[in-house]
Amino acid sequence: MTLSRIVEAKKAEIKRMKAPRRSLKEAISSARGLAVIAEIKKASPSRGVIERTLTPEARFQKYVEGGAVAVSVVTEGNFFGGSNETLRQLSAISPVPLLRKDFIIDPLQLYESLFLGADAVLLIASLLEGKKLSMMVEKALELGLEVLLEVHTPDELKRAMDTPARIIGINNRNLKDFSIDLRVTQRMMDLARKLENPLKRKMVSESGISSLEDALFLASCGVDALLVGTYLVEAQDPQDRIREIVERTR
Ligand SMILES: O=P(O)(O)OC[C@@H](O)[C@@H](O)c1c[nH]c2ccccc12
Repeated sequence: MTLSRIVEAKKAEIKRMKAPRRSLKEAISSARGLAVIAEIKKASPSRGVIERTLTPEARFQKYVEGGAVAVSVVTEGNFFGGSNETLRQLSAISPVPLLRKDFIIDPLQLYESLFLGADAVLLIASLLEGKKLSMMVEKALELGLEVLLEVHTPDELKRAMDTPARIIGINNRNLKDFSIDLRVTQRMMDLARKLENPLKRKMVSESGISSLEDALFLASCGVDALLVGTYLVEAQDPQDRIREIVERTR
């Protein structure tokens, strides 16, 4: 046994950790209609337990079947009932990019995300003050992780535009009181186009999407993608809801 054979075997092992697939940015760009990023979570602080029917694997299959371009896996355990293990398992088989959804505040969690097989991570601007925001975005990109950078206020959007993040998420939910307002997306898209013209980043509207009408409204605001959780998790046949959104926004 030579050292080079051991190294070759190790390389193959690392490669097998993750099924081959494209990047989140590519997946959003090549969507037929509005790109749908479908979320897997068992519970949420505002709603309590929401998953009542499917295992994460079964739900995942239905999301892909329905045409979700990517899947968001919430790994936070105490408030959302998520687990790192679910992400690791899905990463081994997923044909679509996986976003790790957690509360990432330390570089150590970026390494952890990589090791769990995430393709992209959610970073929340309001949790990363001052220079820490750019530092974390740069660190993630350096490691080969894509970043969905979440904002909720004009000030956060300005800060986000000063980082190299290529995908920006506009959260319609105010994380302080959990209230939802889809017009946040409308206002922030107007501002985004003023700050960067033409807009070079992919824009995602997140949270509170609970009907086809909501999706159509957000499409009219000019976003590239929707991140949808509860509306899909509540459905036993989420593939139909995804298909409907994709078909009606083509
Ligand atoms: O279930 P909803 O309302 O469709 O939301 C999904 C997703 O946007 C939401 O889980 C989310 C977006 N950003 C967050 C930050 C923390 C916790 C949760 C979130």
